[in-house]
Amino acid sequence: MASAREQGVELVLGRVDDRLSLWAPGQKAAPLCVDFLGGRQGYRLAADRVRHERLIKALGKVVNEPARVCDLTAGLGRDSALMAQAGFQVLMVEREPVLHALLADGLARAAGTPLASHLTLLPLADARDLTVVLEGPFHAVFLDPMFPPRDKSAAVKQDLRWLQQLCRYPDEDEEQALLAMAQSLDARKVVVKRPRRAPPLAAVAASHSLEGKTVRFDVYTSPSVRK
Ligand SMILES: C[S@@+](CC[C@H](N)C(=O)[O-])C[C@H]1O[C@@H](n2cnc3c(N)ncnc32)[C@H](O)[C@@H]1O
Repeated sequence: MASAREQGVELVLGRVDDRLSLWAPGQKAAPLCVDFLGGRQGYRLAADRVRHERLIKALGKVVNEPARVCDLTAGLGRDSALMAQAGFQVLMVEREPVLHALLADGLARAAGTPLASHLTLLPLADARDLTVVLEGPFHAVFLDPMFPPRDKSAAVKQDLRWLQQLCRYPDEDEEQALLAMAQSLDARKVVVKRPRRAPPLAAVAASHSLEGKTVRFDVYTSPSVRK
């Protein structure tokens, strides 16, 4: 039988060391899986480090509402894990079936840990269809939609390259719909992760931003968002 590569299959989903993983046949890059318990992201999750993460600072303090966050673009669950480790109950939404399967597998392997008890993955769905399902109140809604790299020649990290193969970039209408949906939920704020120099999501200016070396967190507190 011809290999996946010979058949023109660019990425393969399968089990490696009992982890659901994604890899490119014939390439040296290590298979990609969701590992909530360690892996490359492990050190960022250390309890004393996580509060220094810009994302956690952008979420700010919880006042009276429950410490719940809704991550509408869960991807590989890395930002969700940071928020969970910071003490938030995180509801994850993902629409891409391969990424959803990787997340579900990562969560199953982490079952019984304090981190996993803070993470809930909703069934595969497009966030824009979930207004009725996502009942607040939430402290925040988090968005990290795909954004095309500015410099096409720049060395993009392997994980991101595979993500780019699986997920499409949102057009302006989709960006608008996603932001509007996020702002319609019962939450104190909407936090949007963007590359540092990218325009704001759907060209809507944020209330304020927290800038890092490569990424920026735009925070929206609008009249439609609960004060
Ligand atoms: C840049 S990745 C997010 C990475 C994520 N923050 C992490 O830490 O791994 C964007 C993800 O959002 C998902 N996505 C984009 N629009 C969506 C929508 N309307 N509903 C659900 N998922 C969506 C994409 O499928 C993709 O997995």
